[in-house]
Amino acid sequence: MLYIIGLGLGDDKDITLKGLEAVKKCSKVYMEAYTSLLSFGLSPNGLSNLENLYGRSITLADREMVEEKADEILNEAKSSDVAFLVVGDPFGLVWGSMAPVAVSPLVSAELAAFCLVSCLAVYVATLCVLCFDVLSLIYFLFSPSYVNFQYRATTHTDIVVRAKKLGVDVKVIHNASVMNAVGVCGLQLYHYGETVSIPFFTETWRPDSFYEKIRENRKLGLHTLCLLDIRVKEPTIESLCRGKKQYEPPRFMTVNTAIEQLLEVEEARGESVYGENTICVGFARLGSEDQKVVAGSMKQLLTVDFGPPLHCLVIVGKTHPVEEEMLEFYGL
Ligand SMILES: C[S@@+](CC[C@H](N)C(=O)[O-])C[C@H]1O[C@@H](n2cnc3c(N)ncnc32)[C@H](O)[C@@H]1O
Repeated sequence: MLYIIGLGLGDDKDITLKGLEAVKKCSKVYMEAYTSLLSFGLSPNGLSNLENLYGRSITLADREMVEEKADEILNEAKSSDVAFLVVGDPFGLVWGSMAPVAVSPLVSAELAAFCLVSCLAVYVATLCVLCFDVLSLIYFLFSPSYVNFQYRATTHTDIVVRAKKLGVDVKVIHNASVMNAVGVCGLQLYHYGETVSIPFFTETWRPDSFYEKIRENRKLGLHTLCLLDIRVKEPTIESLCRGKKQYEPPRFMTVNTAIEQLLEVEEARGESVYGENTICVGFARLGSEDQKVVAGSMKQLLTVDFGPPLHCLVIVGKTHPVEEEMLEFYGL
């Protein structure tokens, strides 16, 4: 049996009794590491609290492990009880949003241009390097490890589908999710439109597809939950191109950066979907003792220090008087 167990949002004690009972009877316990490292303040070696509380040793399963070794985990679950721990609720939402993935370079104009420019520079430098570079280019074009940044949503549904195809029984044990914990600010959960994810902008990669979704939500007067990028154990582009993985230091997006990026996109698109005076609610560490919730205009929230991770943001749509009354409690 594969148990997919939600851990809740705050800390190791938010597991449900049902979840704890299931963990204790499992012979192998994996923990989804993308978000858990930051939300539970863990280091890769700092799992001992959790292991003591749950009475089991835990293997951190990062994105690579889950994607490359999912079948191994599922095969174990065929013959024994295996737990897969997930921060929040297993179906609360997708794992990390932006991921470098192995795809054909032929679909990536940006990276193809990068290769061509770098090749040209090297051609000029020396004939020897030219030979090497041609070989590299051929390798990049045809190797599956060639990298493109894609907006990807890997849901826990994938694991359930794969498990079912392999004939593995699956039991899901739910818990609190960021998707419902934002309700604390008083905005009604059934007044939300499509949730968006905001990726970290880079010099050359500034995706803004969230803009259309926010526009549609706002047309309907709906609130928009913005989930903010987390980068844990992300390989650097350079190391991926060289085929030897080196990882970026972990980082998470703050409410402030999210608002800066949102305003940059509004400035570029100019459709007045939102602006500096649009009312939003910023959240940090929901479910923890020191959670922080602040309501105010985008301009006001830019000045607030929300502290350590994780953060998310709600762009407020049309409000009911009761929602307004609650928001006042969180005003600046
Ligand atoms: C991909 S979602 C993970 C959802 C999780 N499975 C759940 O059900 O809550 C991760 C994003 O949710 C937001 N988030 C998760 N936990 C949070 C928390 N405790 N406080 C504020 N935001 C949080 C952050 O923006 C983070 O990047």
